[in-house]
Amino acid sequence: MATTTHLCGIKTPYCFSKRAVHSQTLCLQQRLNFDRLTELCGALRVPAPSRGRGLRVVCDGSNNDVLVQSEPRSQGSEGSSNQLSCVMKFGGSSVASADRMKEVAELILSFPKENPVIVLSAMGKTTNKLIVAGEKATNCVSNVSEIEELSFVKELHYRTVDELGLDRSLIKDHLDKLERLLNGIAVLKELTPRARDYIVSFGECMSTRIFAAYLNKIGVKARQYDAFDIGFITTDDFTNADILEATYPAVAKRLHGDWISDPAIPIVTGFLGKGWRTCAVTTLGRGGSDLTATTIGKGLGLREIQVWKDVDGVLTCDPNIYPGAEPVPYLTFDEAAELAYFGAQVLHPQSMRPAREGDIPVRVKNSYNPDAPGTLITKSRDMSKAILTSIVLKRNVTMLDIVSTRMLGQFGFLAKVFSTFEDLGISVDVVATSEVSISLTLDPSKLWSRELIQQELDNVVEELEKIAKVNLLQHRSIISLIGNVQRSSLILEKVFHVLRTNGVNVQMISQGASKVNISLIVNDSESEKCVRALHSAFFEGDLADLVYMNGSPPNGS
Ligand SMILES: Nc1ncnc2c1ncn2[C@@H]1O[C@H](COP(=O)(O)OP(=O)(O)O)[C@@H](O)[C@H]1O
Ligand SMILES: N[C@@H](CC(=O)OP(=O)(O)O)C(=O)O
Repeated sequence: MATTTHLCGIKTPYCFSKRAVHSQTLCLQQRLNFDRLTELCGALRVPAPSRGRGLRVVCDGSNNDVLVQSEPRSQGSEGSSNQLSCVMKFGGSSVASADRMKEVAELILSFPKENPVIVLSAMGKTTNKLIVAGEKATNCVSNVSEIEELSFVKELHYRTVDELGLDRSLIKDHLDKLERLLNGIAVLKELTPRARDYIVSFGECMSTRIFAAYLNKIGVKARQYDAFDIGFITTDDFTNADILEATYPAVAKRLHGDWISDPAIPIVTGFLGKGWRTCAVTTLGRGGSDLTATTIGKGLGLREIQVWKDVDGVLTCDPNIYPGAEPVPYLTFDEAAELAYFGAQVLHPQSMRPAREGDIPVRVKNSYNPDAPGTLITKSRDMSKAILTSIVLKRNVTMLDIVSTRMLGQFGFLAKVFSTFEDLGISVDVVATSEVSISLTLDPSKLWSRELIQQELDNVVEELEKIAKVNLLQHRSIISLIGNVQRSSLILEKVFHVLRTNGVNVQMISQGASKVNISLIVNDSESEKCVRALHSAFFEGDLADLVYMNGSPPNGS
């Protein structure tokens, strides 16, 4: 007998089976309006099924209980048989070894009615190793074959190929070329961003070749694609390139065309593109395979984008800071984008843009625990009862306090300050202003090498000192509270209570225009403690009842 959860705050006579909703399957008695179902699932903090899955429920006439029962997938309930239906992206942790690749293959095959496009990252920590190998090559005195990271990458890939029963020739050319490239860098003693991107591209190029070959070996027709060869056109901002509009029709045409003429599961390299001027290989910023997946989803107008990770979805905070973080069942694109932008490693900062533009739902799932419902990200959700969704920490942020010397009016002052940042190509994250002063934080991702940091900061300060007194504060953290900013008074009341109790002084506070984010700036040294304290206050303490009033508490019924 399924347990039922009584809903509070929902005007309905229904009770709902939480376990049954998790199963997201069919039952053939009474149709429930999809929006109503979505609302009820929201109340239970479990993801609703996708529109079009025809989910039905049984009503118990005696007490109006509603029960959703399991039923096997029926023909045609998902993905039509002759169209590409969804994207499944698997991150480095999901394809870290031969065994993981086998499990991923099994996982894909457990959705026989789907015709997915598969996007893969490099195996495990390959990207990190390749970056270090490139850096070490610049200081290499003897042969690069002695670079430990290169040996690691070679050994990992050859071992994987062997364990999957594939031919080493599949990746030999890539590994030989990689070594020649590192030798070239050792001669030049310079690693340009362009060369760095080319080096790291070998990770995705090899993982996709191995995986496609494995699928073919087990009798599943698959075709490997390098993103830079199928229309992923980007800016030439090496290490952090942006996808250009021309990508969508080009990628759709190529993948769809090939699928129609000769159906085979497309296995596409994540993270990579081709610079539109240089025609060189570019990368989309760390974690950029998420963006590859959402770009393909939008380009092909697919039903759903799935990003498979090593966690049960987007969590209430970084599990490395607080292991008790809970999965967040629902997010809007705005919430997810804000969360990613402000540092939640789980999603690439730009990845929500194509999904939002194409209005394609994104599911964040755990490849190590596929039965967990994960997080469903959509255009809107019922925010009426939502308070706080997730807490995000961005460390090592630089903060500037800029006070006008009153040579300019307020209008001219703000304009001058922001044009200085534009001229120097520096992004600003969080801003708070008064009539004659501005406090702001600078985006650390734009300051990626140490020399550049100091030089750029010196330039900023020098420029701004022409019109203002400038105070530069380093080693700060941004704590972003993602949630319903319409309830900001309640959130702030609790936040300040928690921070005062913990003796933490907030140095700046800002409420985003997006209405989903309140940002606090604190010292780096206090930030993790703050996140833990806030997490326990919002998700485990008295307020948890309010935070969870949109549904049942995580472990209660
Ligand atoms: N709020 C959060 N929710 C979930 N995971 C988070 C969060 N913040 C940080 N993480 C970290 O992000 C990791 C998943 O992202 P990532 O490593 O990019 O996945 P993948 O490589 O599989 O695409 C998790 O293992 C977790 O440690
Ligand atoms: N391999 C790239 C791209 C990527 O998206 O990786 P992951 O999905 O493992 O975060 C990186 O490490 O940045």
